[in-house]
Order: sequence, then structure tokens, then C-alpha cells
Amino acid sequence: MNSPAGRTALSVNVNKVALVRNTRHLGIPSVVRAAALCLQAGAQGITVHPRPDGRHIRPEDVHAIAGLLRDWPDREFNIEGNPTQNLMEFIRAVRPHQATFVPDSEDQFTSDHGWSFPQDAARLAPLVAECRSLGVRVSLFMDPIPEQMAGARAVGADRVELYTEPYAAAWDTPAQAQQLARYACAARAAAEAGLGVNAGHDLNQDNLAAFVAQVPQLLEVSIGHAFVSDALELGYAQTVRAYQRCIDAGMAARRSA
Ligand SMILES: CC(=O)[C@@H](O)[C@H](O)COP(=O)(O)O
Ligand SMILES: NCC(=O)COP(=O)(O)O
Repeated sequence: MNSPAGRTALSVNVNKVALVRNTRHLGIPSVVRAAALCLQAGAQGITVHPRPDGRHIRPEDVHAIAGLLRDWPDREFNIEGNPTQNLMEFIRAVRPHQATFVPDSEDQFTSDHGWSFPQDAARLAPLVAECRSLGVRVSLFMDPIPEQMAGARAVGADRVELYTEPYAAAWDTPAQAQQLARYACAARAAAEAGLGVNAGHDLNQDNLAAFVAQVPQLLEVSIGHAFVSDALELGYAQTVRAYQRCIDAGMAARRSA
């Protein structure tokens, strides 16, 4: 992903643009136009989560964004999903830069937990191997549990994505510092296991800088719900710049610590 060396990359998740689009048969707001405007504003990647029930991102969105990203060779496409459900058909068809495996059930309200090892190892390992044979990086959606990181590496994953809802829920409370320490420890354990570290879920303009400042070697954040909510007020381009300012503020705080 084309991000200045050492800068945490911003991948915009456009699920919620699709959610609004799906409430009429008019094709607006356009998911591809949202992605294009975010890329033009400097987002390093686009993320989608084509859930089996099609509540937001649908197969045609996946293929359209894959087509868009062919015009942006220095940016990345990240497709999220459960590889035991419909994710692999998309990986085989469009070969995104990254596949993020998420252990969601088909009717889950939203993602709310990561994989567990060794329980999930046997069924994930061949799917990870297939992605990698296709040249697709694999990131595993994980709770911030240091002891779980070796298991993620053992199935062949390149990265983990730390599930950040518990941190977001603790933000601006007395539990914030403890949560940040928990994520920093998990990130160090991941790096020691040879894994890259991504993060996502409920990150926003309020809580992002502190997370970037405290969590080492953070390669990518994928942000959707709060991003699209902000873009309704600011527009996509201004929102990309606002989130990148949060990332830069976190990186600066990290350097000065
Ligand atoms: C895996 C994760 O935390 C999010 O990327 C997920 O895509 C959110 O899904 P919804 O947008 O359906 O809540
Ligand atoms: N992997 C997290 C993601 O893509 C977006 O999550 P959210 O910001 O919509 O909670």
C-alpha cells in the first residue's frame, strides 16, 4: 500500500454507502464514486465487506471497485468476510491486495469477535494457503490477545487486524489507558510472531490519534461507519484529510514519546 514509509495507511470501508444506496432502486449514493473520491483525496485503500445477505456491499460493488483500483496501482483493495462462507469466490475472482478473514455468522448484526486458535486453525490453514497462492495477503480479524498471535502466524497469515471495538467503547473513560496498553501488548506479540498489524472497528476522529500513538507498528486502519457518518457532513475528500490528520497526530505523538 502506497503510504509514506512508516505511516499508518487509511483504508476507507464503504459498506455504509452501499447500505444507503440499497434503500432505493436509483443507484445513488454511488459506492464506486465514493471510493474514487476517497482515493483522489489520498486514501491508501478501499475496504468492503460483502456479507452473504447483501445488506450493503453486493457482488457488483466488489467487481466495480476492483475495476476502479486498476487505475490506482499504488492503492490497495481489502475484501473482508468469512472464508467458509462467500469470501473466497471474491478472492478468486478479483484477487485483491488483501483478504481479511472475519469469523462472522451470516446473520450477524456486525463483526464483534476474532478467530480463536487452535480451534480455528484446521479450517483456516488451507484457505490462507489458497489466498497466498493467488498472491493475496491474508489478515486475520483478532481480539487483542497476545497469546493468540502465534496461532495466527502458524496458519500462515501475513497480518492480523486487531478488533478495536473494546478500545472504542473505553475511549474517554478511566479504562482507556488499560485498553490501549492491552492493544499495544497484542501488537507487540503479533510483530514478534512475524505478523503485520492492522486495526479496525468503531475507530473515529476522536479515538484514532490516541490509538495510533500507543500501538506500535500499525500498518493500516480500516474505518467505515464513523467515516461515512462524518462524510455526510464534510464530504469524502475533507473526511479523508481529517482522518489522515488524526493518523499524523498519532504518529507525531509516538515519535515524541
Ligand atoms: C470486520 C469489521 O470490523 C468491519 O470491517 C465490518 O466490515 C463491519 O461490518 P458492517 O459494516 O456490516 O457493520
Ligand atoms: N475492519 C474494520 C472496517 O473495515 C470498518 O469498521 P467500522 O469503522 O465500520 O466499524
